[in-house]
Amino acid sequence: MTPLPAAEFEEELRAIGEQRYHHLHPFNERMHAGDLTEDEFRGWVRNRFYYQLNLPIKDAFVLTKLPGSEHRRRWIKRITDHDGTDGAEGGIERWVRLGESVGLTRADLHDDRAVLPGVRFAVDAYVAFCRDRPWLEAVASAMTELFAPDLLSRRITDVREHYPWIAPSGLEYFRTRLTQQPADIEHLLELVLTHADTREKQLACARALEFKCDVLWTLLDSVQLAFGKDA
Ligand SMILES: O=C(O)c1cc(C(=O)O)c2c(n1)C(=O)C(=O)c1cc(C(=O)O)[nH]c1-2
Repeated sequence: MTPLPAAEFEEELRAIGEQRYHHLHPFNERMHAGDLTEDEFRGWVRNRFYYQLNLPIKDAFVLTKLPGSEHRRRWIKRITDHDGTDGAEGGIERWVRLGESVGLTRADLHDDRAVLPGVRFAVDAYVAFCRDRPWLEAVASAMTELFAPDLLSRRITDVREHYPWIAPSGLEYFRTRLTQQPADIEHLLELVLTHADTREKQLACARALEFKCDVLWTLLDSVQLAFGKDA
């Protein structure tokens, strides 16, 4: 089938984010409204850590499948952004600092038994998707990042305003992501818009993005269920 022109395909992908990205999740809306208890905030930070730990792992699976060294050279940054390098701290370490700023120790964060079952299922499904599916779909599933910068900017402002008990230094993870994300987004768009050269491939990319929105949504569902005020 003839593919949509790139601009229309991009619109189709962006529409998925507008309808299904986790910025719309009730738990997230409550975070921005200043409505989360300390326990709920900690529960989110604790469980999101499992997602953070798995990002470089899924990116390593994708790396093995990318077409050529030029793309691998650009993609490998995603791994070091999270794992760090000899000289520079990575996102996982910055997330530990976020954890510490909400009262969690490094040991709490790394305690595997504390990961909620729904969070584990969702994150493991994301890693398996990136390991098992064609690289184009695995790359498309990361395109939730297109919608992250707006959310992260709002998160920094609203968390500072509504949760004064969290030290501002804890939010460094999100500030750093705002500087890292533009290059990632550019690469994701370039790969997906160029290589989805049939309508079938475009639809597979759209489904991959929907799947990933469901991963993020399920994470918040699980946290809400376990730590929500009414839990
Ligand atoms: O805090 C967020 O709302 C949020 C969302 C997402 C996302 O949309 O998947 C990512 C991140 N943060 C993030 O920090 C990050 O490094 C990241 C990598 C990826 C990915 O799928 O490769 N998503 C995200």
